[in-house]
Amino acid sequence: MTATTTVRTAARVVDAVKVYGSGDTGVRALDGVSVDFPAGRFTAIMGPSGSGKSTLMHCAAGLDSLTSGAAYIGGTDLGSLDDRRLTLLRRDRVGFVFQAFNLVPTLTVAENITLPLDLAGGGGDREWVDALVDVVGLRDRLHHRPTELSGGQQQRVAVARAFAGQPDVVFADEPTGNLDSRSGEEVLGLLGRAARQTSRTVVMVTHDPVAAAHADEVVFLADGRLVDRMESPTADKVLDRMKAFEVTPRTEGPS
Ligand SMILES: Nc1ncnc2c1ncn2[C@@H]1O[C@H](COP(=O)(O)OP(=O)(O)OP(=O)(O)O)[C@@H](O)[C@H]1O
Repeated sequence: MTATTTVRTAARVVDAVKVYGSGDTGVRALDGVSVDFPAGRFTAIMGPSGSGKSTLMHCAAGLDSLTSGAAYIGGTDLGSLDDRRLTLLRRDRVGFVFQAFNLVPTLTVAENITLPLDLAGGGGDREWVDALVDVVGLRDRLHHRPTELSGGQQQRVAVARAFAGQPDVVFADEPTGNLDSRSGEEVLGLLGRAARQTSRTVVMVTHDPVAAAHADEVVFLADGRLVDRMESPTADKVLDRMKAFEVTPRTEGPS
């Protein structure tokens, strides 16, 4: 008997074009990108500044709309949803981790983690949340406020919050941008562990090769296009690939 494995796709964009503005001043931030983010994997999006990383993440997550092409979470075409259904999809099926943590200062750690579940009006799966508290190592901080925590601890709360609703996919935008390298390493290790231990999908935007090396795969953007993918990345291999972008000859500017 032949074993066949079907790789499920948690999120994908097809022929994605995003133009900001119009006419002469229009910026083509995404220029026909097709990429899939396989379920249960940790994928990093890398590329030079202005290459379209954040735009890709925002469009794939339903935070922004495409000019043309399509974005899917699971089998759902985001372009087919009205604003209300899109908001519900983001709440119920997508988790977010941002550079700025975005915790609610008046709530405890425990309340911050369960906030998405409480906003959704249901209790969610309390056993899942309880297990997450151990994954992120915050059991002894549950009744503290965010201001009583270090930056790394605050980001760990944000990671737990992002996974609390058992989302199809967690999007992280420069999650270590505000952290020192040690706390950053902890949060990246945690994102990887949370993805693998819970079989969830993580998509992370980063400009840092060391951060990208924590992912299972790196996709590279340049000038709004997908230019490469790398399995089992190391920081050195990612850095080498990024250096190739820097030596790309430019057609404008002083010679
Ligand atoms: N709201 C906007 N209005 C106009 N142009 C925008 C807007 N957002 C992004 N852009 C432009 O789109 C292009 C891609 O931007 P994007 O932020 O996606 O790149 P990035 O790779 O995430 O960059 P960085 O690493 O610097 O954050 C850039 O040229 C940027 O100036």
